[in-house]
Amino acid sequence: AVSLATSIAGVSLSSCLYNASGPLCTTAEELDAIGNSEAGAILSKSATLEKRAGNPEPRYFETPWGSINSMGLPNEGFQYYLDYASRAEAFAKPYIMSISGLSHQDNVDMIKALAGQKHIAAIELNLSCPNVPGKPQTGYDFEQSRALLQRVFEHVSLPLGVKLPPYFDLPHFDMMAAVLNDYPLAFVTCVNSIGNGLVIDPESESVVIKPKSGFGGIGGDFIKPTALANVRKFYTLLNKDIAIIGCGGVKSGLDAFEHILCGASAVQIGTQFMREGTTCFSRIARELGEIMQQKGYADITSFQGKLRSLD
Ligand SMILES: O=C1NC(=O)NC(C(=O)O)N1
Repeated sequence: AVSLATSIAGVSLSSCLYNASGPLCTTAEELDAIGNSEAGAILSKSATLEKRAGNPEPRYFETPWGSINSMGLPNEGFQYYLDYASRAEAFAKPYIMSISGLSHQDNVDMIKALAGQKHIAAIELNLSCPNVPGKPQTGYDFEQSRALLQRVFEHVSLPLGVKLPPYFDLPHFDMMAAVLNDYPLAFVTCVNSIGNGLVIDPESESVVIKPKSGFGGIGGDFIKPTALANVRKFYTLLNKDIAIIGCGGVKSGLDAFEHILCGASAVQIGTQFMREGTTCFSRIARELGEIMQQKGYADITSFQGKLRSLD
């Protein structure tokens, strides 16, 4: 038998597959459904300090190859996801809270409030929401990222990782890695959506989502090569005690296998989860297990990060 178990900063996941923050994880009912599924953890929608309605609809659109979204961080507010933590205990799997404060102070205030919360396994600090009009992505500003992490690590007591945007220019990987390596991060999640893509409907000659003149974050098949590159590059650049969580273009066991081969310790599923629902976790876990069986890998560490180069 093969094992998909993994652990991130001492947080044990029965399966290395779980949901990406965003799709179908905003309400307690949605979080319960993830708890009742084969997902190895429950990750909440990014919380802001106060409840937010988010951007006007339509703000999500599926295409044959993936998705475009400009949700604008709609969420029930920080306290709701903190209160949910005790309910998550029933599922015997880690509950991870995503936070995306609208200011550094909001992030610090939320992190202070999380101090000592025993039902919360870890925090995923979102540095990469591309859809709050007027708000640049912190992850693309290396000085702001350093300034925020400096303040965060003065107060955080739980394992904390960051959700990164995709990078494309190699020096940017080095610059962000130089920031991240200065802090005792538990993990980095690579990647958030590719920001500000545009999907149009040639029949109606219109954009397909309302906010931001139709611009939104791109997810799904198209972003897998970018996601794999980010996983691989940060796997090679970051301190070995910072785990890499892969996210982007995962809709099969083979996609998950590729992320782990690039160095991921665990893999998140977003667009495909939105499409398929919670069966995606058991299906992808089964497919990954079959691939590992065929290749003779007993567990994740047998092939994690072992991508071959051609030289
Ligand atoms: O971090 C985020 N990434 C996205 O692609 N969309 C959401 C959002 O807009 O709320 N946030």
